Amino acid sequence: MAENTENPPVLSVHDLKVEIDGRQIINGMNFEAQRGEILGLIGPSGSGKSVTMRAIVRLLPSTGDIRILGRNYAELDREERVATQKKWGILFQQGALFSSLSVLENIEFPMREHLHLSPALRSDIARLKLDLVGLPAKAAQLYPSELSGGMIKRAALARALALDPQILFLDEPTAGLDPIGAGKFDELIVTLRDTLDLTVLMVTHDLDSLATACDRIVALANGKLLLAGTMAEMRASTDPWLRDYFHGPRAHGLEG
Ligand SMILES: Nc1ncnc2c1ncn2[C@@H]1O[C@H](COP(=O)(O)OP(=O)(O)OP(=O)(O)O)[C@@H](O)[C@H]1O
Repeated sequence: MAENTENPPVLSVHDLKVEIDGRQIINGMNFEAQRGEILGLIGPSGSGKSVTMRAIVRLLPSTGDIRILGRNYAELDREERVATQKKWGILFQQGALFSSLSVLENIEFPMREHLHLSPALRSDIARLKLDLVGLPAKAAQLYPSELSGGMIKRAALARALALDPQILFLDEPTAGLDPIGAGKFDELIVTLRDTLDLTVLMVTHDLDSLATACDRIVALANGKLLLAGTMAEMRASTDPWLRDYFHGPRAHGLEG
């Protein structure tokens, strides 16, 4: 792989392979994300989009070359790995908030783990994150069970931003939201990217998100890269799955 050491991609994945219970889920996946890009990761259901994301953030064992900000994670020592982990924030499917913690405590959680801050400062920063994602101050004391689906996503996003990451990993961020809520969430992601200089990898099935929020799209099929490119390039592809996906009945809003 050609390397641009002065301005490396924020994320590069080369020949990623993931095997689970003897089954090869990912079998040589390649893609890159440049700084400031919002990258959509698509593929058939069960094709391994979430597995790819989980492998990148080392929640699943894998082989291949994964570089974060130009550094190969496998070659980092323990201290450097912890430092790298602080550079990414993750929003899991369904938010994955801790149900026994308030929203504020959820946002404070990564700070407790990684930073030595006074409780007052930690709380102040968590409240700033709450504001950043458009949640009202009074949401701080609520518990996940008291939140709407859209509020859960925003609270989980605030937690993902707790350590001021450079890369955001979002797993189906708009799933389960109504179209208006989903559209607002996409707008929020774009605004955060613009204001916080984030690079975003977003697993999604949402064609509107792909059209409005994503700069480029990476399509995964059969454990490998099918195509990486812009929406226009995806729509021009003659691959049968991509053709169905981008020109099927649900894609009518994208025509023209
Ligand atoms: N922890 C696990 N144990 C066993 N199999 C797993 C595990 N995680 C994922 N898989 C399998 O890996 C494959 C890919 O799963 P993954 O969740 O990455 O798909 P996906 O592309 O994100 O699908 P969807 O769009 O439906 O969310 C599936 O067959 C799934 O059953």
